[in-house]
Amino acid sequence: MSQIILASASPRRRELLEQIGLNFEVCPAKGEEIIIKKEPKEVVMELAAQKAREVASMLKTYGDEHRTLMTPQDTLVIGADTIVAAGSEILGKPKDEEDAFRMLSLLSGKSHSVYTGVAFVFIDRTGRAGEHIFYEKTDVFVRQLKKSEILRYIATGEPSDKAGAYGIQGKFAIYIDKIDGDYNNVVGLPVAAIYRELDRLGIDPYTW
Ligand SMILES: Cc1cn([C@H]2C[C@H](O)[C@@H](COP(=O)(O)OP(=O)(O)OP(=O)(O)O)O2)c(=O)[nH]c1=O
Repeated sequence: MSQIILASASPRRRELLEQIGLNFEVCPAKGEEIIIKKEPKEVVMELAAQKAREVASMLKTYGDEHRTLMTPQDTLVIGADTIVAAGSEILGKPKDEEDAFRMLSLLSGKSHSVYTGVAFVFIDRTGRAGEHIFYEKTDVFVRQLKKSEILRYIATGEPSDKAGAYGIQGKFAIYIDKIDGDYNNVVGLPVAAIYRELDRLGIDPYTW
């Protein structure tokens, strides 16, 4: 017996894991995200690891009321974090509409990079843990946006819970000229890289 736990509250991440047909439980991490690193790839890998480790640490302390998260099983916890890197700026989720306007103005008429870090934390039935952390980068080319277009997009409410204040899968799609890299990575979970890395580790997530 083994189990996969997605350490995320993001509906997009859940949908992407469902899309590829994995059996998994969802248990979001609640802790504060503490950024200490500077490089985008270091930031997303660190934050993904914090989320996966937080959920993994709960496995040992959970009581009977959370039976689904009890071991003894081999457990794989998956954490992820997405940010947008535009020039020297790192953009997370906007604080408010003003912040969303600032971010979208910054992205207008140029390309930026979306980084998603992914952390696997493995715990075997004897309680031993192991980690594997990596990231994926996708370049996104945004058309020149008029002020009225940015304001109209903000009024849709889509920016609020998304890194860089936009969702490629939503109404912002009309402003994206092209991307270079994995689309799913921009949405929040690079499922091809996840499968590739598990394969490299000798793990088949469908039979594991
Ligand atoms: C750039 C971009 C980001 N996003 C989303 C993906 C992430 O959910 C979010 C970035 O925030 P994250 O902090 O990576 O994730 P989250 O808080 O939504 O979920 P959790 O920490 O529980 O896993 O932005 C899109 O949905 N579309 C996009 O085009």
